[in-house]
Amino acid sequence: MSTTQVTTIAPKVQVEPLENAPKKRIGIMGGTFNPPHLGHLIMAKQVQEQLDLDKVLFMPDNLPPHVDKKSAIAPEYRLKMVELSIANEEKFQLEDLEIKRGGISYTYDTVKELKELYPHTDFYFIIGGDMVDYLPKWYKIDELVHMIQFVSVERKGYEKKSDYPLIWVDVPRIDISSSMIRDKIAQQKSIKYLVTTEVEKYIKQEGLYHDTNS
Ligand SMILES: Nc1ncnc2c1ncn2[C@@H]1O[C@H](COP(=O)(O)OP(=O)(O)OP(=O)(O)O)[C@@H](O)[C@H]1O
Ligand SMILES: O=C(O)c1ccc[n+]([C@@H]2O[C@H](COP(=O)([O-])O)[C@@H](O)[C@H]2O)c1
Repeated sequence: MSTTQVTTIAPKVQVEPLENAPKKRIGIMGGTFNPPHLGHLIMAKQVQEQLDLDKVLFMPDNLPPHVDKKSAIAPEYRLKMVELSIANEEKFQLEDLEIKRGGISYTYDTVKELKELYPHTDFYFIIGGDMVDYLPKWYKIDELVHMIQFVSVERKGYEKKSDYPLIWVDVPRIDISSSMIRDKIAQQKSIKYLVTTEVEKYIKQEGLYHDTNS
């Protein structure tokens, strides 16, 4: 009759506590993406590389907090276009938590959720130079500036200054905007090279933005 012997092997490698490990560095590229364009992709890639970020989360908002941006097309279309735009970049990742949460997408609420999803992480929230003047009006901004690091890239027509702590990253200035693309489609002009080929095809296939009020 055989007897089973149980041997306990002491671990050879000492596991370091999490707080001693280097923190992850995650960029957040929040936007309405109505539609996403090459300006978004270029700025996110430049910031990711120059700040050595592990990845950048592309996060379409559900209802943007600006009053004048509430008429964006349905979130499902914007989510799909962002997914198509970032498919070929391994450091970019789609984050749909604002759309899943619904309601107005306040960044403060989002960052609280992200901090639970990604512990031991420093967050870098990427904004265009046009958003900088508007920062004082953001929901709970005085708390938010202690929770994340804002990073900005220059945008044509906007000054490079801020009352809040901000890292400015030099990026080739790309004068493309979602509103420019919507206008071009409404006027039946080409959007080739302003968005990715996949997004251009998707917009055609779904007949998006042809109505001048969209
Ligand atoms: N060409 C660009 N250069 C620098 N920042 C940009 C550029 N396009 C967008 N951004 C920034 O990207 C973020 C998301 O932008 P958003 O999705 O609202 O696109 P948009 O082109 O600004 O849209 P719209 O023309 O509808 O206002 C914002 O912080 C915005 O400032
Ligand atoms: O939280 C706020 O008060 C707030 C005010 C304005 C903009 N934001 C966020 O900034 C990002 C860019 O906004 P937008 O409208 O230019 O696409 C997007 O993620 C918004 O949710 C957030």
